[in-house]
Amino acid sequence: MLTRTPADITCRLRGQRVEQQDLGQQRMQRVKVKKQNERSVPVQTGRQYRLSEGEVMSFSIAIDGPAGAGKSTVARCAAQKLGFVYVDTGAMYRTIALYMLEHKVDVENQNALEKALSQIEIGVRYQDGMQQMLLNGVDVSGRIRTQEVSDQASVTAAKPAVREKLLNLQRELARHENVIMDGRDIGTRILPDAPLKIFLTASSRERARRRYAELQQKGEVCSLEEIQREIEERDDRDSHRAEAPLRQADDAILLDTSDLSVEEAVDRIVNLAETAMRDAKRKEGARRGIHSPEARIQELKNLMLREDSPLKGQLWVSDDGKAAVYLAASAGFCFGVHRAVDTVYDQIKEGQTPICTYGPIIHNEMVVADLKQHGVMEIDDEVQLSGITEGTVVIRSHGVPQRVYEQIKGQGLKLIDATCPYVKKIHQIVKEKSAEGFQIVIIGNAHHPEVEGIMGWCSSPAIVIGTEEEAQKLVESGIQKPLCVVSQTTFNLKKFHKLVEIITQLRYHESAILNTICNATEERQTEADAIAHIADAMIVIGGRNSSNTQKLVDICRKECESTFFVQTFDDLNLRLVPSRGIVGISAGASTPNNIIEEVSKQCRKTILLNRC
Ligand SMILES: Nc1ncnc2c1ncn2[C@@H]1O[C@H](COP(=O)(O)OP(=O)(O)OP(=O)(O)O)[C@@H](O)[C@H]1O
Ligand SMILES: Nc1ccn([C@H]2C[C@H](O)[C@@H](COP(=O)(O)O)O2)c(=O)n1
Ligand code: SF4
Repeated sequence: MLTRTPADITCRLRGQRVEQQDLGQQRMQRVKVKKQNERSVPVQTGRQYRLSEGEVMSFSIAIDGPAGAGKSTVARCAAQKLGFVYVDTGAMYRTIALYMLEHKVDVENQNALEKALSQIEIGVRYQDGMQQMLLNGVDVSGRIRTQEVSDQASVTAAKPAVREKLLNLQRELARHENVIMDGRDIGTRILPDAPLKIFLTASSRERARRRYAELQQKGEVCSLEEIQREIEERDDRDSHRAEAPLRQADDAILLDTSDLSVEEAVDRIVNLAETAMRDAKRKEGARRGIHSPEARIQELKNLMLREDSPLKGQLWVSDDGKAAVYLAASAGFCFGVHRAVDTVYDQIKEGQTPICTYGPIIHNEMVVADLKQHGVMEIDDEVQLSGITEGTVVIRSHGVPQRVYEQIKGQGLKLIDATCPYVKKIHQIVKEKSAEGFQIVIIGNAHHPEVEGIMGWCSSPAIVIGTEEEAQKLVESGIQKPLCVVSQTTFNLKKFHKLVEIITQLRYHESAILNTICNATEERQTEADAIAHIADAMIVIGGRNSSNTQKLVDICRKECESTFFVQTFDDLNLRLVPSRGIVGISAGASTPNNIIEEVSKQCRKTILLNRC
């Protein structure tokens, strides 16, 4: 749980001394670090991560990566969303570099460097969430953003004395605040124990394009090639210096923003942070013994009140407060499935006959059986399709290979395309990228119809990987072509990140990594993950063949051992469901509402009302 205060904070560092002011409340809280190793007195700024009422702990997120990857932009927005303090450590190195430039200090001369450092007081001030840099009391936030300072900063930052000077200030900030700190060595050196580390990157071309656009906006004349060359030189200096080189920490998550919008990158980070905070909180809760059902139900209520919580469902609590049922808001038909099912029923209403669907319209036996009763036939493959001579063929939300469209049209049949737009977008991507010479890699299940459909839009054979071993094999194959990686829309988000991390050992700068997991899936998985985290039992409802439901089950099982996978209420043995604590309910994208409602109603009746 986060708390937000409007407090602005100022930290100054001179020699070994750090001060912290809470300007928002017009009072000073000082932390004096007289000697390097002396511990500071913690300050309460109200920004710590709240465990439960009265219990707080700070939480740090380390973001490292090369210049122009989007670290500061994305970290600032994510910090705002999470209510964290954003710490831009690059600005601190830039401030020192500015001093060296303005005072013409030869930084290669150790004596001159140390003398200059002793004359520098670095101040960090936060106003309205923006970090401002003070150099000997003067605000230099604007002056540190020139190309000259950028170049000097990467030289100055390589000096051990400079890094040593900033180390304390950076660690002090993280000790007292929930921070998102970005730089080059945050995950590897400054905050090696940060519970969430992200290595944010993008191709050097894309980073150069971003800088170019920035400079053009400022009216500065520049060449894209020149900027790219400078960026690559800085990358080289930052990653090859002896002192704290830029490197992805072993436990950092790689996030390539080349093909992401700022909003998408921010959302990913916020989601990762939510999950990591829950993990930290659970571990801490277990350590402190928050075990009673009442405490956990109260905890769930608190979580649901949070504006940015993924837990947007309904909660019913028994009169004695010891049992609760939570129904996920994201349970049931997604937009794509709704659209596909409605499309078929519309065709029935219009009196179209005969109607066929290419494959079952959704992976749910009850829905398919109902459509069959209305005379809708199912075609399983291209051979069966070739036997159809008249009527309408509805392409289901999973999509089909391009050649199936041609076959339907070639046979003179009416084609109704209910492919989900999210899937259609992947078809376009792989079509374009494979034509450009990229090797398409699909993260997903090779035998799932959606993946088979995507493969059928590539102009050269795609590689499908679904496990860490398969990702590793791909890396070992030493494939030379640039990769374009997409995912099945319903793939497990965490697993996707894991596989991307492995694949990108190959040549991440030349790859296009596109997380094409759809929003509906991401929301459903995030909510299921969050509720399973706190629940005593989880019930996941969905068709036996539904891969997105199966993934939900996997996600829930990781968090909650007592996870039950049921098709309908008849499959559920309520005697196995605990009568105290929290029971969570989620359902796959192809589960009709009436089935979810039945399970939810029966659970409430048995668990909440029949309690003795
Ligand atoms: N995901 C993104 N998509 C598009 N543009 C982005 C994205 N992220 C950042 N940008 C743009 O790229 C530019 C550089 O981003 P930013 O300054 O945040 O990078 P940085 O990693 O902090 O770089 P540096 O380390 O040099 O300070 C900004 O103009 C920003 O708006
Ligand atoms: N933790 C850090 C932060 C930055 N640097 C270096 C790398 C850059 O060359 C320079 C300026 O950083 P930017 O504002 O571009 O992020 O400072 C570093 O070495 N360690
Ligand atoms: S799960 Fe996502 S991609 Fe699949 S049909 Fe639903 S909205 Fe479309």
